[in-house]
Amino acid sequence: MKIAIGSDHAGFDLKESLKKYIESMGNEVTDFGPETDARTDYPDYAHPVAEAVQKGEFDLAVLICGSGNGINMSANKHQGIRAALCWEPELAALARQHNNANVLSLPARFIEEQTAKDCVKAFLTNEFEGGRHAARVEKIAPGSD
Ligand SMILES: O=C[C@H](O)[C@H](O)[C@H](O)COP(=O)(O)O
Repeated sequence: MKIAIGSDHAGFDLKESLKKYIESMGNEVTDFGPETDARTDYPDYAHPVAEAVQKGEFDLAVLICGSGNGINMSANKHQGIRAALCWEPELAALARQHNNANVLSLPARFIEEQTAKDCVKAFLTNEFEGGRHAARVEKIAPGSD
């Protein structure tokens, strides 16, 4: 799969680690930055990632900031983006299975590295189940897909 990844300064170290992990799973990863852990603003990275997913350039994306909230809120401003803030693997799996989430948001300051990897694995290896969930997802933002 083609995966986009981005963060702010608080998520930089985890981004670097997850980038390698996602590649090791056989995916192609595009890093939208930042390139260092210098202080920066999460919307500057969330919006380009969300726009690229929206355009269909990527299958899924991972965004990381300190709490996960800022980067998640920014991504969810975009039509067709369903970003899910997750901190344990079962949430990440459900975000795909029930909500057809296309962006995984992670809270770097509140999650262990291994748990973050487990969340990523769950997010990338689970599929939307459709069925009873399909009409509900359509009701989130009618006509946005
Ligand atoms: O939702 C926002 C994120 O948690 C940011 O990573 C956080 O606000 C950055 O805080 P600071 O500028 O104090 O490192």
